Amino acid sequence: MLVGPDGRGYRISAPVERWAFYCGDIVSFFSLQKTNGSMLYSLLAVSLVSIFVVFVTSKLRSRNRPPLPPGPKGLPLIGHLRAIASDKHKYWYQIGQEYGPLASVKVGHLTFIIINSHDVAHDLIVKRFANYSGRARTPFIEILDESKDWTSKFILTRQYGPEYRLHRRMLESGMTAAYATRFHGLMELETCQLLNDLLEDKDSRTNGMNSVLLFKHIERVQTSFVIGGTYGFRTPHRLDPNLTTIIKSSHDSNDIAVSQTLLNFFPSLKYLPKSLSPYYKAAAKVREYTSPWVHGHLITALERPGWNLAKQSYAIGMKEGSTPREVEVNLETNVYGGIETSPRELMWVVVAAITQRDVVRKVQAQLDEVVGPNRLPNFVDRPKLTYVDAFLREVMRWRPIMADSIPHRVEKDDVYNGFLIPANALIMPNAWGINRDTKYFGDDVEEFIPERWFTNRDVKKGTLRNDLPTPVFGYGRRTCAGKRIAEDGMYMQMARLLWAFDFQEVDGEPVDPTADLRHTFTVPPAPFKVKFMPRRKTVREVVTKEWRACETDVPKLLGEMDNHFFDMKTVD
Ligand code: HEM
Repeated sequence: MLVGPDGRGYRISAPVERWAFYCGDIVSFFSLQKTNGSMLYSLLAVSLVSIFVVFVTSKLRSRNRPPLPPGPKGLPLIGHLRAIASDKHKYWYQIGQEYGPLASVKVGHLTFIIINSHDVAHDLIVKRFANYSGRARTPFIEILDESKDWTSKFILTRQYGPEYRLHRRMLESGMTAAYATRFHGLMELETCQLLNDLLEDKDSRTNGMNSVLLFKHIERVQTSFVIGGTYGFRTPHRLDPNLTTIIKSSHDSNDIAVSQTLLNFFPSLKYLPKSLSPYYKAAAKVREYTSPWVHGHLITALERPGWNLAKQSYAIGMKEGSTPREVEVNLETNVYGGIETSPRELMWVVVAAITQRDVVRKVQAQLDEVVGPNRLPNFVDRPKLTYVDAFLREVMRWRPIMADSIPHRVEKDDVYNGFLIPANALIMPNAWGINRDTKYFGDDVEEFIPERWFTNRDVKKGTLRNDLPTPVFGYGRRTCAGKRIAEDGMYMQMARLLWAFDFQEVDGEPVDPTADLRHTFTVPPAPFKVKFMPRRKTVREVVTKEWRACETDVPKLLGEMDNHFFDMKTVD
């Protein structure tokens, strides 16, 4: 029994709810088959009856229920397709301005609950986590990881429950604050190489570097330290086959999974005969080059000396009833999580470094004061480089790479502030909108002001604020498992890039900080060009000296294995 805005109790029939949820699917499934003659007529009849049933049940249902949160109406059955366009994060923000911080839209048979306020996201996803931590069903990932309906093994798409919690802990235990520091040596090594590689590209000082090439440099850095910490080896060259295969697997799995809109909306398409199914063919193609490394890197990681995340995950998994295959897939998703996100956010850091000149001067002044000209910044300097961290946080607020976050699925009907949040609705804590929540960030939300991350906006006397929302990493139990690794890695890359270079526009090719381009879950900047100008004559000398002195032995950088994690328990 739920309580509606009028204070009355409402009963909701779960079987009717579920039936209506799948009816749209049945309709589309039949309408997509290649048919002829009388078969076609029977299917048309089934479709029409189903449409009618959906219509009547939804009318009956809505009579006895509290209302959905307000929102724009769409076409009958199809719903409001504008709400899933590539710039949806901006459109959802507009919806928030018009309908309030909790809004809803229908697309096909799915209900999207759009949240543009930190308080609402916190009330629902954090406080009521047990009901708000499911995931949308992703049939393509089920095909890819060879799992049954609703039982994907990818951590990102696993349904919430004891198995999810175990697999989450297998990763998280090695990426918490205590363990994330094990990645620091690798981060320092890879960013030192980054500076060296950029300095060797003389053309980037005269004609500028295309952001596509810059992205490949940064992606190498990120991939190398994520797989370094995970499996215990590094990938120093952009064309290293280990690196290119992992990056290709990551891009392809994401691209294909996200582009299967039809399959995701109508999961019954999963049951097309395998020989005819484009989905099975696409999945088999990706698996062909993905499975060998996913399996092989785990095996070699277990044999390597010292600590690595794979060993730790495997030890916990084997002790608590997981299987080697599940451990492999769990690690694979984590690697993808690390590759697909931070490098793209760093491209926004570069756009900010080009377009926010006055702010960059303040970052560089602090770097010069704390670090000076004769060495590179490192992790030990971080407590004093507060403006560097504030700059990074402001980039993630201003241009969040996960602009609309990853949807959470509601398990059971719920009511919030008098509005129905129906079972199976997809909850969207819209990072773009929450980052513009004036209650937390003030009225100047469109401006780039790192000072807002200090108490009283005072860089000298204030301290860095940890009480402001960071929705780019999501909410609740499913918040980004690699947040700490992401923040540390981006800090190191950003601090060193800004210590070494002035980022300049190429003549006649201005960089537009509002130009973006959706890429699956992420919204990186549109392509641009940038010149890297060393800030001093001695930059080259310092980088070469530090680069030569770098420790490159990965097990040494990661440290010894310890047994502390065996004592940790899954938290409910
Ligand atoms: C700028 C960098 C990053 C951003 C913005 C980001 C953002 C996100 C978001 C929004 C989610 C979904 C949260 C939710 O559902 O509430 C997520 C999940 C996840 N992220 Fe990240 N991420 C980043 C970097 C990383 C890194 C470096 C790793 C690992 C090395 C990682 C691993 C994961 C994993 C494993 C999940 C799945 C969590 C789950 O469903 O339980 N992420 N991330």
